[in-house]
Amino acid sequence: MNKPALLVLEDGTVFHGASIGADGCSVGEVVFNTALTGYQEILSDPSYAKQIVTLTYPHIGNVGTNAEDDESAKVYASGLVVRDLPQLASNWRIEKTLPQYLREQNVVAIADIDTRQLTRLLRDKGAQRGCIMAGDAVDIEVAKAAIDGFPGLQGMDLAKEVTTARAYEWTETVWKLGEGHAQASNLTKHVVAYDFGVKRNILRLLASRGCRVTVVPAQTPAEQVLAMNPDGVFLSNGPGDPEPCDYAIAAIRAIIEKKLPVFGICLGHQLLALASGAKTEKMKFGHHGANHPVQELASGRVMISSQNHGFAVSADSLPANLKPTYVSLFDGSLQGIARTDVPAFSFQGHPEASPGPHDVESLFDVFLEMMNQPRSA
Ligand SMILES: NC(=O)CC[C@H](N)C(=O)O
Repeated sequence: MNKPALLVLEDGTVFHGASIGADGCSVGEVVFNTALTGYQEILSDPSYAKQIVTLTYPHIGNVGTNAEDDESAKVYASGLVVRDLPQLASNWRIEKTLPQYLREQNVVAIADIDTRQLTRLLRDKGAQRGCIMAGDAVDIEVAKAAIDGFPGLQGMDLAKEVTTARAYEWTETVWKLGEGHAQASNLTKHVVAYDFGVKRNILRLLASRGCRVTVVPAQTPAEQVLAMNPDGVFLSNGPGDPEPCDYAIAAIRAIIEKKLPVFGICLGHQLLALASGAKTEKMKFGHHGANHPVQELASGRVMISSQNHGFAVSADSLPANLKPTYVSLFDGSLQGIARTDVPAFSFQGHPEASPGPHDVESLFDVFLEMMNQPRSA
């Protein structure tokens, strides 16, 4: 018999369910994700720090978890909300069940609640601060007090909290690409990747294209990166609000000035925009899923993308040297930008798609092509 659990929202709504994770109390911004698969990758995506993730797909946990599918060293989400945990978990790669995995990492999770009702509420009112309490001592008033102590994500710099403590080299590739994918001409490219909360599959996709990848902490000054003499600089995804990350914005500005090729994903995209003089804003409930259509403006081509963001670059804030390259077909919001004066571009969604469709993966090849161009003075 599962222990009781509660999900309490800042608007006072209370959901009663069953605990399928650790005992305890955890607060965060409650968001919903519409991906049908990939719960383990979602839970271990550092961009979900301080967020409680509701999965709209009703059966979660059916294939368990395994050591290979983590997108980082641990679960970063503050909690998990699901409709139903199937009684049986079965897969040829299973190592742990989802509840085992959650308990070992001390993550609270609630099942048996109406996630359709919750999702409609979040869609209508916007992402809510909330609290999951699980175990025998659940108490609505304690949960409400915990929510009052959580200020929300706006203004919160989490990149410097989740980043690596020290620089390291990344060498693991993606098996599906194999050796044949690495072009001989690319083998010498050295990419310095800023870790603002990087997902492993991004690093794999760079390494699979023959890049030597050096991952550096979020607060590494530009001079240190430039001293490594890289062929290109990558700006990773990450949690929290991009605006307070002034150290990263300053470093990106200095790197762009040197006309080094720069590619940013998600938080990295927002930081490139801020470094270029654009503005970012908090979205009502954000984009979280693996089925979001985006349109490439140059070709009109529509691609299905993986998404996870709660902030966005304001389309009406772009300076003259920043052009929009992609838009969301769900709400028209900006999904990609490129500098017109220097080789720097970025994408709001997740071309590394882990989980998600691989339609936009070719952006990694665009970055490679940029690094293969002769550098202008
Ligand atoms: N996945 C990400 O990099 C998310 C970026 C940022 N934290 C946002 O929510 O918009």
